[in-house]
Amino acid sequence: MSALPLPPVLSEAPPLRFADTFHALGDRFHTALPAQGVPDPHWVVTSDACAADLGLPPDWTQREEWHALQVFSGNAVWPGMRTLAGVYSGHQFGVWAGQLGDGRALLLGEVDSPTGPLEIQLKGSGLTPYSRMGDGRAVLRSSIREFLCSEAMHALGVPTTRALCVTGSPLPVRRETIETAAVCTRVSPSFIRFGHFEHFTHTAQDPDALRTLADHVIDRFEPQCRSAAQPYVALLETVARKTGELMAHWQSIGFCHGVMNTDNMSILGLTIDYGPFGFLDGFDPGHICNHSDHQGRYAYARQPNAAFWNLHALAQGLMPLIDEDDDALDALEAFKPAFANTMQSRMRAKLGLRTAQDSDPALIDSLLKLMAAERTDFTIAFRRLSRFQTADGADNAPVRDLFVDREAFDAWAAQYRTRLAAENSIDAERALAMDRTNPKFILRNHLAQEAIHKAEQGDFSETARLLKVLQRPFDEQPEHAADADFPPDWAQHIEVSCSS
Ligand SMILES: Nc1ncnc2c1ncn2[C@@H]1O[C@H](COP(=O)(O)OP(=O)(O)OP(=O)(O)O)[C@@H](O)[C@H]1O
Ligand SMILES: [Mg+2]
Repeated sequence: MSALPLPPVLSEAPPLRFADTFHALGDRFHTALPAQGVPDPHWVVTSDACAADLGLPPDWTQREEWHALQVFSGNAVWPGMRTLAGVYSGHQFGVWAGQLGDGRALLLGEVDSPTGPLEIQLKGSGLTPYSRMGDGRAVLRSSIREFLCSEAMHALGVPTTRALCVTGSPLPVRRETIETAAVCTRVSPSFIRFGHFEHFTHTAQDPDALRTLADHVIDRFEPQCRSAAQPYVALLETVARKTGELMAHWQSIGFCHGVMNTDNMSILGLTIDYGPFGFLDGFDPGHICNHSDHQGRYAYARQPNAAFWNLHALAQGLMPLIDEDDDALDALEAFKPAFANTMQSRMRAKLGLRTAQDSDPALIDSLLKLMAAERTDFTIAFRRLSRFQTADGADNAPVRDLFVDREAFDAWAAQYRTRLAAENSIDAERALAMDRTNPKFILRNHLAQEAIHKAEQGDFSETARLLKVLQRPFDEQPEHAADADFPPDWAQHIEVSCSS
């Protein structure tokens, strides 16, 4: 890496209060260095919602004296920002990969925001000591995908890292073809991953640093663990529970992550690293969204198992802090009820059921089996089910006609009708409730692809439009009905490039 001029520290900055807790852990955890930045940056897209959560005023991009465009391209910093790249390790596709780290991400700083502590991180801002064979860059295509999906998932109520903005640059970046560079600014209470803990146990073999890191996570994010008999066991149990809940969120909206390596698993149970992700179109439990996942390790239906496997890797990483293997194993068990209970309650909500009955799992299962047999569109089917009418002889054609085997659907619908009657369900009330849980709009690959196609020609209007639609995924938005329609035939053939 050649020596780079330090980016200027700007004299004027928005009134953000920067904290220093991760930086203060010391240089066993990170390398302080500036971003490489990009030439001639331009705005691609910004999220007003994320900016507001961070405490930025609404005109944050227009205040010329703040030079926000330069800051979020890695070309300047605001006072109080301390840029650094963190070190972590991890298991990739079940195999120990050794040291990894922020190879193209850079922490700008931690903000004490109105919504709590939030870190700001650039992705694609150039080489770091952890770049290995990579170029430290991200391309426009992958940055738009990460940006849109982060904000879409947040609006869907799924725990996730957020995205503040994407900036673009004419800087060429070599992938399968020559593309252009972009920087995606992400926002999260923390970007600490399972792999951070694995790093200090298996790579650095530094139990003191491991304890410091665990204490940092407990003190800043999970203080209730401190009063437990064994705080580190309590931390593991908390992560297991949150990860179980996260998996239920993913499964219930048909989200496939694609790269569930332990370096992409958040210690706070957030969705992190939007790469070759995809939402289910037709319901296929075996769907693999990552074309380099040849074994289907991270296929849709396997995601909860993959998460549980990853939690075992985390437990191994925490073992130097835990006396008994059995305590760690017991803590991991928290994953199972967290996943099962959240899944059951989310699926009941998707069917508009207010109460719980023993027969519900079978009712849910038989619908999913029917959908799997016909590859019924996951999102459209549940959204249309919101309009299900219980009256005898009611015409439920919008949902019924999604199934070729109408008789099979009718048989299921008869059970559903009986179940709804058992809790005196009222059609109109149920429809309203179901519309708040079954999204109309998700980021289908072809929608992202259209936005990217225009953006690559310098037109960012489709990216901005799509962001606005996805920020209200449960609203009807009839003017954007086409975005909720079946994917066109050509969309089945989109290959999402894994080189991001
Ligand atoms: N273009 C690149 N240059 C340098 N390092 C890279 C590049 N792409 C990936 N890496 C590094 O390879 C490892 C695994 O990559 P992975 O695709 O999971 O992460 P990522 O998408 O770069 O980042 P994140 O997990 O922060 O979203 C990480 O250490 C990552 O920093
Ligand atoms: Mg990653």
